[in-house]
Order: sequence, then structure tokens, then C-alpha cells
Amino acid sequence: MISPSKVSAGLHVASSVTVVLFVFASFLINFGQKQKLPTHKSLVKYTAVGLIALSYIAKAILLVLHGDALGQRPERLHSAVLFAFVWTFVCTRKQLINFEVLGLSVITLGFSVSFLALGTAVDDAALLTISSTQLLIATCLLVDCTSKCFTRSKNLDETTPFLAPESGISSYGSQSPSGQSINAEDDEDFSDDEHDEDDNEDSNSRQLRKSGNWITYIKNFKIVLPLLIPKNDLKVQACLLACGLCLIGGRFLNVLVPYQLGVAADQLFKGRLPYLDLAIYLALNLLQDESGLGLVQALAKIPVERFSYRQLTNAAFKHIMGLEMEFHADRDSAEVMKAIEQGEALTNVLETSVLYILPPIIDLTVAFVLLYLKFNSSIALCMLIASLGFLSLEVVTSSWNIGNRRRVTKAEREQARIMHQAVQGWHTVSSFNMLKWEISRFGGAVEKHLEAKTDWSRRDAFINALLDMLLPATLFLLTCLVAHEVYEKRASPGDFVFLIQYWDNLIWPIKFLSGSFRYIMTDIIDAERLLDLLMTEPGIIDKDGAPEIGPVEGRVTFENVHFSYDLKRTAIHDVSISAAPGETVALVGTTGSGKSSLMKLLFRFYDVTSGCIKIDDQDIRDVTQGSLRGTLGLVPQDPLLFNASILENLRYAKTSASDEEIYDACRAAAIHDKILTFADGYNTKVGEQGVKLSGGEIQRLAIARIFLKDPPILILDEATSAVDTETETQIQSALRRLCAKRTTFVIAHRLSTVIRANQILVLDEGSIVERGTHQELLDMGGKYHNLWQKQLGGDIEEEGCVLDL
Ligand SMILES: Nc1ncnc2c1ncn2[C@@H]1O[C@H](COP(=O)(O)OP(=O)(O)OP(=O)(O)O)[C@@H](O)[C@H]1O
Repeated sequence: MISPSKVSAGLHVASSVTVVLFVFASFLINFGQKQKLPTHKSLVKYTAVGLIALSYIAKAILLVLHGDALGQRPERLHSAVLFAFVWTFVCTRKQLINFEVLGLSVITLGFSVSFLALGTAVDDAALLTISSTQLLIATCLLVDCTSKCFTRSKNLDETTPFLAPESGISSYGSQSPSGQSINAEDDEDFSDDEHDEDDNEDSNSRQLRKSGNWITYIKNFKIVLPLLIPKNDLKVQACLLACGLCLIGGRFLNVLVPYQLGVAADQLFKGRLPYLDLAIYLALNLLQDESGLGLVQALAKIPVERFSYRQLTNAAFKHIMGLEMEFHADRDSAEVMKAIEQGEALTNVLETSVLYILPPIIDLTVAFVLLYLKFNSSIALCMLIASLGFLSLEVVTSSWNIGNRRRVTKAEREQARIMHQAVQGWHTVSSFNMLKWEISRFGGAVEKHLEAKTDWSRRDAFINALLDMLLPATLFLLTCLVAHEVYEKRASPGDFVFLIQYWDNLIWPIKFLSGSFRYIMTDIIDAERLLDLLMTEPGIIDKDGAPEIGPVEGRVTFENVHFSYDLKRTAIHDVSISAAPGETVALVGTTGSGKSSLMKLLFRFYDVTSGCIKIDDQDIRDVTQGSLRGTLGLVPQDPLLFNASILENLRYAKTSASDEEIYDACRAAAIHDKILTFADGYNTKVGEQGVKLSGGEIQRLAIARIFLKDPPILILDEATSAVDTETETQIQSALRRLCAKRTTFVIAHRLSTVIRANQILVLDEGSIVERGTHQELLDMGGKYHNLWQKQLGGDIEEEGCVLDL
């Protein structure tokens, strides 16, 4: 049966641990807090807090007078000193933080009641008075703080939207107006980092960093968690289990190894040869090392790491490719690519959290219990306070280097961007003789990257040095305390050996925990950009349960369509078009009048601002984007070819196409014979973006692709602009065949190419200003007539170049 004194001692230790942990947690929550926590400056409350602090100081003095400090059970004194220290600290704050006072009142009240119930304070009238006073004041503070909490949450309910910018993010991808900047103070706080960032940096990223304290910040990362749960992968689940078992086994071995050495040492001090004990020590040591559990864990980790890397990288790629045209138009592709690569850091975050943060926490808990049971509460508390102090210092010092880390990440992306631009634009660079300039620009980016890295590494080294000083000091304190215990004959010399060896095992958890915190922060910063991209919700999404568009006849209608890219200008203004199946509609007009924008709307690269676009009477917003784009075929002005063979490039339009189908399509596009003259025929590599082919060849390959895709609706955007007169004549009949059975939109600058179109729409500043057939428009004598007159003076008089659509 456990004696009441032991229960009382245990309870006092528990109270000390609780208050120490509360202070640590409160520090973590408060550290880097950007939003003001509810505070109070009430004099009454200060007096109450001060009184509690004084009562604990008085209690500590009384206990010293009682001889507790010298006694074997100093738990009561420890508890009183710690409570006195914490309450005094709270009282010295400029403003009382509500949750801190509330938490401490709960702890004080809970333990005071328990102590009174156990009768630990009733043996002395003064102690009894002090405990009763504490109980009374803590109750008053508790009631007051709770009522303040309720008042505040009531106010919040009434005035704050559910998704207030408290989290920094109103809804991913779309910022609430208030979310743009949480408040002016925040902007100031982050100004150091801010000036580094690109002007066009997505405000998601800024909000991510401004999202209050670091716990709130890390919470933002929860969106990647569902990706990392191996629901259907038995192998990964088994490996995770193996890792878990290794972790548990490792915790036992951490204690067993030093314990066994202590046993061997005791045998030696007793004059016996401890060979057997040393052999057991060797076996345990081998099991603990990389040759034992370490090996199993390292092997089990491989599939887990592969799984998370695969999940994250694929998800990021899929997400980014699914984002709308506006996103891709705004972003630099090299930077986006780099961000996906930096996503590997997210895998590291997970690994660090599970493998390097959880085990040390368990180790520290075990160490506390063990040191308390083996020695006394002074040694256990000394270890706990030193460890938590070390971690707190780590949190503080890590924050000193966050700005530098961000600079490194940004410089890396910038370097990748410059390199990508120069390599991709080699042609332009060379033709403008800008090689030297590009080399010096790249060199500048490398220098900036190195500078940022040097700043980071230098500060990291100082932080390490500062932190490393603390650990030997803690060991010194612990060895002194244990040596005293051995001297007092309350512990054996083997226990001293145990402590020295155990410290070796304990120092790693502490170092890992602090190092992990720093590296997890580094990884998180590296992964920020990817997270920022993942948080960008696609602006154009399929409706829930949207059907496929199904077989299409080809009737296309634009009904009072309005559209603007940004709030400043309207790109399309009240456009209505009706194209019957098989009809050819030509869009003509000055450059920038909105012809391509209309076609982008048809592809649903953007959504109309008002009005609607229908295909066979189905609003294109009601069907899936995939099926919609499947029914549309585009021959663009500058077709993009991949750096692959001609055959592969053509098969992109229809992956199941046979070689014969591809040859037929090329014959129809009048490019087959030309391809056969190339050295490798259809297997000729076209080079980056088709640089090894002429503009006309690329355009004919693009036309061949559409023959292969065979869509019911066709868009020819200056499709023959790069084709010479002779070739144009060659593909004229093919294009006529292509257009005959499908609805076709032709964007043309050369009016001669569209004179046979069923309707010609003349666009000007986003509006249709004239419409009709070629003859009707000429008769009208308006804009079209003027354009025609101007072009008559040009090359269109040559009958041969007229594309007779
Ligand atoms: N992504 C975009 N963001 C903002 N504005 C844009 C964007 N794309 C086009 N614009 C603007 O919209 C207007 C219409 O452009 P659009 O490309 O539709 O003209 P166009 O008639 O096809 O021109 P062109 O004949 O030269 O190809 C232009 O003023 C252009 O600057």
C-alpha cells in the first residue's frame, strides 16, 4: 500500500512538472505571436496575482524554516519555489495575459484542493492559512478570467466572420479583402522579410507567414496531411509499424544500456568480475546501434519516404497543371518548377516530426520518471528544467535565422529562374549578343544565393555554439547532485556510472529535439512556396457531378458575353454570336480587339464575367472541362512542339493513333512528303519548341494534329500565317475538308483568307461592331470596308494566296 506521504510527494512533483510544462507551453504559444492576446491591466487583478506570488514565497520560506530543504523529501519546497517564481513572473508582466492567469489559477486551485484533501498542509496553522488564501484567490481569478473569456467569445461571435483572418487565410487561394494584410502592425513586423520578396509574390505566401504564432503557421500545413496517409498501401503501413516498433524498442534500450553498465560497475565495486554483465551490455549496445534496430528502421524508412515523396510530388504537379490560365500567365514557370522540387522538404518535415521529435519527447518523460525514482525530485526537476530551457532557447535562436533562410530559398528560386530563362531563350540571347550579360546576371544570382547561404550558415554556427554551452553545464549540475547522493550513501557508485552513460543517451534526445526544431523550421520555409501553390485553389473548376458534354453537333452560341481580365479594363463587351453546326465564323479586327480572348472563353480558360457560352444549348460551365476541351480543336498561331520525335509530337493529339492514321493526317496537312525527306523521317527530333523545323512546317504539323484529333468544333488562329503561298494552296483543300463538317472559328488578319466564311464578325475594343458576309460588309461601307480597301493595296490581290474557306 502506498503511504500518504508518498502520494503527497508524488503530487508535489506532479504540481512542479505541471507548472514547468505550462510555462513552456505558454512560451511556445506566445513566442512570435503577431496577434495580441487578450490582456488586462486591472489593478485588482494585479493585486490578486501579486498576493498569490507572495503567498508562495511565504510558503517557501516557512518550508525552509521547517527544514524541508535539508530533508529527504524536498518536493514541497520545489513546488512552492516554482509556483512562487512563475506567479511572480506573471505579476511582473506589463499586462496580464488572460489565458496565462486562467491556466495558472486552474493548476493552483487543482493542486491546492488536492493538498488540503490529503492533509499535507494542515499540520501547520501558518501553512493552512496560506493554502486557504491561495485557494480563495485562485478561485476568484478563475471566475474572473472565465467570465472574460466568455465575454470575448460572445463579442467575437457577433462581430467576427467564421473564417476571420485570425488564421491569416480566409479561404485558400482567394484572399478576403481583410486578409490582404492582417493589420498595419503585422506589415511592420514583417517588413524585414517583405522587402526581399517579389512585388508580384502571391499574398497567400505572405499571409502564411503572418498567420499569428508559429503554431497557427504550422497548422496551415495540415492540408498536405491527407496526402501522406497510406490508406491502401499495406507495405507502407507495415513499414510504418516497423518504424514505430523500432522507436519503442529504442526507448527501452536507451535506459537498459546505461542501467546494465551501472550494474557491471556495481559488481566491480563489490570486487567481482562483471564479465557476464559486460557481455549483456555489449549485446544491448549492438541492438541499440545502427547494426541493430537502427538498420531495421533505416530499411523500413525507405518505402515510407518513397511513398510520401511520390504522393507530394505527384499531387503538386497535378494541382499546378490543373490551375487555370491566369495562374500560369502570372507565374514564372521556372520558379514554379523549383517550388515543386522544394516540396521534398515537406517529406522531411514529416520524417523529422515522427522520427526525431516524438522519440525525444518520450525519452525525456522516461528520463524524468527514472531520475526521480532512482535519485530524487531535485535531480529529475533539474534535468527537466534544463531540457525545456534548452528547447526554449532553441526556439528563440531559430527565429533569429528565419529571415536568412527565407532569403536563401528565394535566392535559389531566382537563380533557377534566370538559368531557365537563359537556357530556354538561348536563341534570343545569342541573336542579341547578350551572352556576357546573361553570364553576369546568372553570376550575380549565384553570388546572392551564396551570400544568403553564408549569412545563414554563420548565424547557425553561432546559435549552435551558444546552445552547446548549456549541455555541459547541465551535466555538471547533475553529476554534482548525484555525487552528493552517492556521498550521502543514498546511491551507489554504479548509479553515478549509470548517470554518466545515461546522459550520453539523454543528450541526443535534447539535441535532436532542438536540432529538429531548427531543421523542421528550415524545411517548412523551403516548402512554403509549394504549400502556397497547393493553397491556391483553381479559379475554374467543374461543378459537382458535372456531366460530360457528350456527342456534339457543333452549335455554338455566345449570349451577351462580358469579360475582363482585371477590374480595370473590359476585354469583351456584350458579345453575342450564333454559329450553326458546320458554319464558318470569321473573327477579324485590329490587333488587341479581343479575338483570341473570345476563343479563350470558349475553351473555358477563363470564365465569362456575365452572359454565357453554349455548345448545343449546354452552358459550357455545366459540363466537365476535359470533355469540353475534347470537342474543340485549336490550330494556334505559334504551335508548341515538344522536344521529341515528329511521330511522338503528332501522337500527342491522339495517343491511340496508329502510324498509318498519323501518315494520313500528315498527307492531309501536306507535310507527309516533306517529313520523308528528313534524315530520320518521322523519328526526327524537332528540338526544343520545334526549333529544328521551319515555321510553316510547324504549322502544318499542328494542322495534322487536328486532323488526328478530329474535333467537331475547330478554331484556326492565324493558322496559315507562316505558310507560303504555294503551301497554302496545297493545304487549302485539306482545310476546306476539315472545316466542312465542323463548326469553325477563324481568326484572321488577312481578310482574303475568310471571304467565303458564313459570317464575318468585326471586333473593335472587345465589341462586335459589324457582322455579315463578305459582300454584305463591303456594301455596308464601314470598318470592314476600310480594312479591305487597305489590304487591297497589299499582297491579297494575288488570287493564289486566297484561302478559300
Ligand atoms: N492574360 C491577360 N491578362 C490581361 N490582359 C490580357 C491578357 N490577354 C490579353 N489581354 C488583353 O486583352 C485585350 C485583347 O487581347 P486579345 O489577345 O484577345 O486580342 P486579339 O484581338 O486576339 O489580338 P491579336 O490579333 O494581336 O492576337 C488586349 O488589350 C490584351 O492586352
